[in-house]
Amino acid sequence: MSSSVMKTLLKVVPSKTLGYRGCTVAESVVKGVVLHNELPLVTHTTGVVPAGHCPHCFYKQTSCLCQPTDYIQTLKKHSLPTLLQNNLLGHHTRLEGLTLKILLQLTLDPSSYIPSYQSLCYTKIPEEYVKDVVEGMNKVYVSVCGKHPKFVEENIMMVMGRCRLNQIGFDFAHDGDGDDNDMDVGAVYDKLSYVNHSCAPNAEVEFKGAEVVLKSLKEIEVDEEVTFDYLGGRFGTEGRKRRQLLEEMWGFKCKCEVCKRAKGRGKGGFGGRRKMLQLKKFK
Ligand SMILES: C[S@@+](CC[C@H](N)C(=O)[O-])C[C@H]1O[C@@H](n2cnc3c(N)ncnc32)[C@H](O)[C@@H]1O
Repeated sequence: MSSSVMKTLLKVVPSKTLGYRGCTVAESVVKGVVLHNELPLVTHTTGVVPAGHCPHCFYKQTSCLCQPTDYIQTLKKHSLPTLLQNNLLGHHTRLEGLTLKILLQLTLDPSSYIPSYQSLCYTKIPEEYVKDVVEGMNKVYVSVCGKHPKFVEENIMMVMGRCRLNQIGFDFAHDGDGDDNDMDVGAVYDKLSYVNHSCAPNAEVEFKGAEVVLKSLKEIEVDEEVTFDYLGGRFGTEGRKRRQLLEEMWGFKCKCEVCKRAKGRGKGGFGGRRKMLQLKKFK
């Protein structure tokens, strides 16, 4: 199936300092080594996939490697972005698209997808928000599958919560020229989802179509945790902005070395200043 891991040096292990689980390398590597590459479990763009391109990997259908599973065949028959746009009105973002597509995979090809999604970590989605989008998503589901969905709100919240925490966004240039016609794509990968974030990462992600490639940015020792920057290098020096975005988008307070140091400095600086003010007052 199109979700396979192609090459990996990654091992999923309990994380010593960051999240609950993380990844290390099986052997020490120098800078520039491909640690891992993988095709996505699911992808979505809110834009319209150009005619003749695969709705899963977005490559031209002539060069796409996706197997003709029931799920892929279903995607080929329907324009999901248009259906979502028409039924979710203001709510059609990548998150709803990815969520609906996972629900379709779980129905159409359950054996290949349930194990992969089951163990991904997730965040709670506000109930009011889910209520707002469930009706529209169910309408799209009925028009695609021709039957009423068995999913209840609780299932949808779990799937959406997994999607939200593990999705990663990138631009896809389907005509290869890297201009404004590039599609903004969101994707969830199986093993890549276990790699934690750092503001001073030792690896970086690149995309070849929808295939993700994780490469070392420096030497990495055996059993050292592998990290990449979830914000893709944006907001480079603006630590506070980065931490705010990580909290808003992935719901965590960053515990990487850079943020721990900044927090320490913040405390020291503030405490120090307060002490000085107090001293002045009592002089
Ligand atoms: C894509 S998952 C990474 C794998 C995850 N640690 C697990 O156990 O499944 C993202 C989640 O990992 C945790 N995480 C990743 N990087 C982190 C960091 N720098 N500081 C704290 N938590 C982090 C957060 O809970 C975040 O929502």
